[in-house]
Order: sequence, then structure tokens, then C-alpha cells
Amino acid sequence: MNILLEAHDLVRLYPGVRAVDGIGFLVEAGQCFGLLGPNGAGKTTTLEMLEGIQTPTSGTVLYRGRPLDRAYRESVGIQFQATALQDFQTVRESLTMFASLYRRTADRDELIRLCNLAEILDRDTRKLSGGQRQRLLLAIALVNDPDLVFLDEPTTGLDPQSRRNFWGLIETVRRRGKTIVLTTHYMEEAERLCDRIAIVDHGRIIAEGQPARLVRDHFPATVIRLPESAWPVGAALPPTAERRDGTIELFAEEVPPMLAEIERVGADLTNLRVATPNLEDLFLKLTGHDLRS
Ligand SMILES: Nc1ncnc2c1ncn2[C@@H]1O[C@H](COP(=O)(O)OP(=O)(O)OP(=O)(O)O)[C@@H](O)[C@H]1O
Repeated sequence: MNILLEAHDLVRLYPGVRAVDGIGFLVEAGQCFGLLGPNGAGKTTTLEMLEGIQTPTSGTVLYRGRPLDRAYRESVGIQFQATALQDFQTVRESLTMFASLYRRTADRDELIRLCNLAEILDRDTRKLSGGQRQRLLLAIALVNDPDLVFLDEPTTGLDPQSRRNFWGLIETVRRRGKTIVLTTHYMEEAERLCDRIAIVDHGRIIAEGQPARLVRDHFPATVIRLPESAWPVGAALPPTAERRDGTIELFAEEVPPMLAEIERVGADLTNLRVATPNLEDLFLKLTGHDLRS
């Protein structure tokens, strides 16, 4: 294993808040690693400690086995928030300004092609759509041709189509050998992009691993969902069944025997749905609350 980045027992305290409460993980070179969790879980604070922007209250971050030093800033790319863009600057001027901050720079034309910026180079950065702005911020993160790229909730606020386009872009960046660490509260994003994830809640990691594997370790292969009203009054639920928000969930390795059981009790099958459990289900199981709450 070629470990690029290590977080060891990171703690960050604010007055009255343990924002990060003992987080540790390893990121392999070439991987996309995701911190997944609800608002306030401590993802951004963790990311900022990894970026070297915030000092941990305790714990350490190592890059290529060594503590972060001045050279680290040259090796990493950070996707800043839109507020980092200067007023009255065009896309081209922004790229030039950020490139001037580094010794090493990526090939400008290739970066413009990669992030699909050619048609908006002369546009004022205040006039960009959400998707265009995120593509520019990604280009800025890549302007120094970094080995490691940090993305903090890169698709929050984008419409579904722009989000999907952006995912494609992140996948291309990864295929070019970059290591990516991102935060997200979209489980679909984590499932699609990340080789490994750490699920964070209340400043702690509650599960870590490959997204599909994590789900598989905690659930049977399928979940059958029925409205609670579809279940006959007085009929016993199978042992693997759970009630959740007016829905009955029946977990099963195989669908046919469970369907036979549902039919046997005389349940109404009209609104029955069969699905694969996902990270959202896992999060709920581990924390007792939704990822979005
Ligand atoms: N500068 C600060 N001063 C005091 N408390 C802070 C500060 N920054 C973050 N916090 C608190 O620390 C906790 C973790 O915040 P953080 O922003 O890291 O979470 P997050 O998972 O990134 O959430 P979000 O998705 O909303 O950005 C929250 O309770 C937040 O209110």
C-alpha cells in the first residue's frame, strides 16, 4: 500500500464544541477518499486540518509519512468556496492570478479543456452558473498540478444534471492519477466516486471502508418496502422486518421466499418496492437518524 496521507487521532475543539473528536484514517495514493456525514458532523473541520489550514487541538496529519511543512502547500490543491473569487475578474484572470501563487503549474490549455472553461474564459466570475463556478474552482484547485486534491462538498447546491457532469469531471481527474479527498452529504456521490469512505457523525468516524462493502457487511442483499397500511392488522412481521416512517422494510438475501411470506400473510402488494440497501440505510442503522437531518 502506498499511503499518501495519514490522519491520526485528530481532535479540534471550539468553545463548547468538540467539532472533531478523534478521527483517524489512511488515504492511498490514487484513491478517492470521502468523508460522508450530515451537516455539522465535523467534515469541513477535518478537511481543513488535512489541508493544513487549521491546526488540530491534538493529533497529527502526515503527508508521505512526514508532518506537514511549507512544501505541502505546493503539492496539494484546495477547492475553495466561491468567496475566494475576486470581484471584477474574468475566468481567465482568476486562473492567471492563482497560477502566479505557485512555482509548479499545470498546462493551462489542458486545464481549460479538462474543466470545460473555453467558452467562458472572458466571463466575469460573478456571472457564472453554479456548475460553471464549480468547474472554475476545480480548475483553480488543479492550477499547481497537485498530487492531492481536496474538495469540500463540491456539488452542494448544483442541479442534478450539473452534479452528474461534475462527477464525470472528478472521475477524469482521478484517472489522471490524482488522489482526491472530498466531503459530501450525498450518499449517491460517495457511492459513485469514492473508493473508500469514512462515515462521520458528531466528530467521530462510525464506519469506514469501501462503500458497497460497508453496506454489504451490514445488510442482506435486498430490502422489500411496503406501506405499513399494506400489512394486515394483527399479522406478525417476519423477524428481519423493521418499521420506519410509515413503511415496513423487510431485509432478505433472496427475494422469492420473502415475497412468498408477504403473500402468505395477505399483504397488499400494490405499492411493494424491491431495492438494494444503500449508504443512507447504513447511516440510519448506525446513528438512528437520517443523513440529511
Ligand atoms: N469556527 C468555529 N467556531 C465554533 N464552532 C465551529 C466553528 N467551525 C465549526 N464549528 C462547529 O463544529 C461542528 C462541526 O462543523 P463542520 O463545519 O466541521 O461540520 P460539517 O460536517 O462540515 O458540516 P457542514 O456540512 O454543515 O459544513 C459544528 O457543530 C459547527 O457548528
